[in-house]
Amino acid sequence: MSQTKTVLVSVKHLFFLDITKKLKIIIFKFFHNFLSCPDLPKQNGKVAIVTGGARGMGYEISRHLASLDMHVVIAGNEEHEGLAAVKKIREELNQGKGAACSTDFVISLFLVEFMYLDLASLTSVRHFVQRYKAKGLPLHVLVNNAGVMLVPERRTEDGFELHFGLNYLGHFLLTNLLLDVLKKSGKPGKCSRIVIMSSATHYGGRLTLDDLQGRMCYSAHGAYAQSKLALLLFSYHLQDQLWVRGDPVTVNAVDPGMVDTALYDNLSSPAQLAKKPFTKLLFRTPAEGASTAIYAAAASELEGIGGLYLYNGRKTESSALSYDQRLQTKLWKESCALVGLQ
Ligand SMILES: NC(=O)c1ccc[n+]([C@@H]2O[C@H](COP(=O)([O-])OP(=O)(O)OC[C@H]3O[C@@H](n4cnc5c(N)ncnc54)[C@H](O)[C@@H]3O)[C@@H](O)[C@H]2O)c1
Repeated sequence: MSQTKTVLVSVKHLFFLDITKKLKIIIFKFFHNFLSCPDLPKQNGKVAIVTGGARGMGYEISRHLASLDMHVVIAGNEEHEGLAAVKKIREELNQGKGAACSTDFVISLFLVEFMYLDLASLTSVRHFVQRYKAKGLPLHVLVNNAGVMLVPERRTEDGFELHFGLNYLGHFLLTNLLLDVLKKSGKPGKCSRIVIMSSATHYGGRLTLDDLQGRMCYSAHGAYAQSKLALLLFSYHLQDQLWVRGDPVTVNAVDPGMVDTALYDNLSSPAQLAKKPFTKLLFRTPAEGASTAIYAAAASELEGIGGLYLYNGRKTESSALSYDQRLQTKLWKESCALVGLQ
């Protein structure tokens, strides 16, 4: 009797495993159909900054761009992690090239570097830009990737709500201060590119202009969604301004999908437990999640194309609110005032 039971249990187990496998294939085939980048052209002589490039998707973006021979600056607030990421990427690149040729070795040593940047501090953003400009490097790609999610109510050094201050305002100032270098580095037919990491959570986002800092009613989820909506409003408005002036810079926003990274560390313990069994099935790996941002940064077919919201490597509609030009202008003006830009 017990033997029959055991056999039945293992058959059931096998059957279940099989279904899980099949399900995974179906889900990945139909919904996750942009899990790896197509072949991208080499980017010799180009320079990229990737914020939060030390781990998660930022690391994968940095690694991939460096493998295309781009000089990559990982900009982040965790120096130890940043330097470790630089070392890992350099080792991988040198191994890939076999370090057979001594000049290859020397070039790849300089392909990736770390620079300190705390996006939760406007002073740090200004210092970063000063140090970057002092290097005299051009800038062809800026990937605004860094972010935090679901952090309990907290303020940045300058007193802004953390999600709004770090995810959005820090990147708003960084981008504006780097615009002159981006414009100078691009030319018609070879535009510089700004890639902005948004999220599907923006669809539920509201922008309360009277209470951007969430002082009246705070919700960590609402604050994250607001910051990702603000990034979209910013990216569309910036692209319009650049086009009006004929500047050779494009701006595209990206939704990477659900990706298994440290971003979820602030989930409550029950939510972490509930997420665990579905992670492998429903979440992308950081490399898979990074693929649309890498595509936006380097694909030839996106040359000169901006103002898009990309998901799974394709143009998608973002929320109706994100296209509201009056709201975009109001947010832009308010943001300039908040960060002290003319
Ligand atoms: N993981 C997902 O499911 C998902 C979904 C949609 C959008 N995103 C967005 O993708 C981006 C990358 O997130 P991830 O999932 O790789 O998470 P992650 O936590 O692995 O990476 C976040 C990065 O931001 C950096 N960062 C945090 N605070 C910073 C600060 N003050 N100054 C500078 N850098 C700072 C971290 O050091 C880290 O490198 C984020 O903007 C996130 O909102 C993620």
